[in-house]
Amino acid sequence: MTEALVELRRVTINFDNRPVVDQVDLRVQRGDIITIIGPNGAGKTTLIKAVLGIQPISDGALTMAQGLTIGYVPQHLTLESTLPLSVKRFMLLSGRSHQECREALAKTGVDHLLDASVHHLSGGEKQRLLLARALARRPDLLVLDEPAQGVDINGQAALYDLIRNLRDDLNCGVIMISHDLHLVMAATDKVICLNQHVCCSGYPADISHDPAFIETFGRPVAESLAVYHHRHNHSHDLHGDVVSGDHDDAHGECSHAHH
Ligand SMILES: Nc1ncnc2c1ncn2[C@@H]1O[C@H](COP(=O)(O)OP(=O)(O)OP(=O)(O)O)[C@@H](O)[C@H]1O
Repeated sequence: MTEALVELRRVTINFDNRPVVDQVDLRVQRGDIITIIGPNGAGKTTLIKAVLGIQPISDGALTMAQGLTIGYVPQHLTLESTLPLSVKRFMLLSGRSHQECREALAKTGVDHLLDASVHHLSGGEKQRLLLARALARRPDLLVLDEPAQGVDINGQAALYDLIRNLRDDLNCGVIMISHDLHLVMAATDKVICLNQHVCCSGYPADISHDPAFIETFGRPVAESLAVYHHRHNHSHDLHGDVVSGDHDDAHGECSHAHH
C-alpha cells in the first residue's frame, strides 16, 4: 500500500473529560482530496489541528511521514490594518525566495497583485494569496480550513478547481474542512462526515444516501445533494437500502427521483 502522509488510528481528543473527537480513523495519501464536513462543534477544526501537530491527542495514534512538509491555509487572513503590507512583502515573510514566492502566486493566479496592499484584496484574492503562501513551502500535504469562506459561488467553484489542479501539479495530499455541501459533493474525491466520531465516509455519490449522513444533515439536504450524482439506476429507502431497479436512460443518467 502507498505510504500515508498522515494517518490517525482511533484518535480521541478530550476537552474537560468530554470527547470532542472520538476514535477517529483517517488516512491521507498523495493524490487524495479529503473533505471533512459536519455540523458546528463537530470537532472538525480540532481534528485538523491534530493533523497539523498543534493539538495533543488524548488517545489513539497519529503518524506522519518522515520529513513531511505541510502547507496550511487558515480560514481568514487577520492582519493589523494599520500596518502597511504589500502582497510581495507578505509572501517574503514566509522565508521563501523571491522566485519561489512569484511562482506560487502565479500558480494561484494572483501574481499580478504583487505590489498591491493585502488590505485591499477581495475575499477571493485573499484566499488565493493564503493558498500561494502555503504552496511556497512546496508541501506534501495541504491543509485547508474552509478555503472558500467569503468567496462568491463562481469564485468557490474556481477555487476548488484550482485546489484540484494544485494537487495534480504538486502530487500532494489535500485535507480540508468545508461547510458548502453542494460544492463538496460536486467537487471532492472523498468525504468524511464528522460528528465527534466518523458518521460515514466515502465518495460523495455514496454518502448522500447513507442513513448516518441523512440523520446528521436531514433528508432535504441529502435529497438536494443527490442531484449532483444522477448516475444511479435505483432508489434507496430511509436505511440506505436499494428499493427499486429503474433503468438508466440513454445517457446513463437516472430516470427517477430520490425519496
Ligand atoms: N481548547 C478548547 N478547550 C475546550 N473546548 C474546546 C477547545 N477547542 C474546541 N473546543 C470545543 O470542542 C468542540 C469542537 O470544536 P471545533 O472547533 O473542533 O468544532 P468544528 O466542527 O470545527 O465547529 P465549526 O463548524 O463551528 O467551526 C466545541 O464544542 C468547542 O467548544
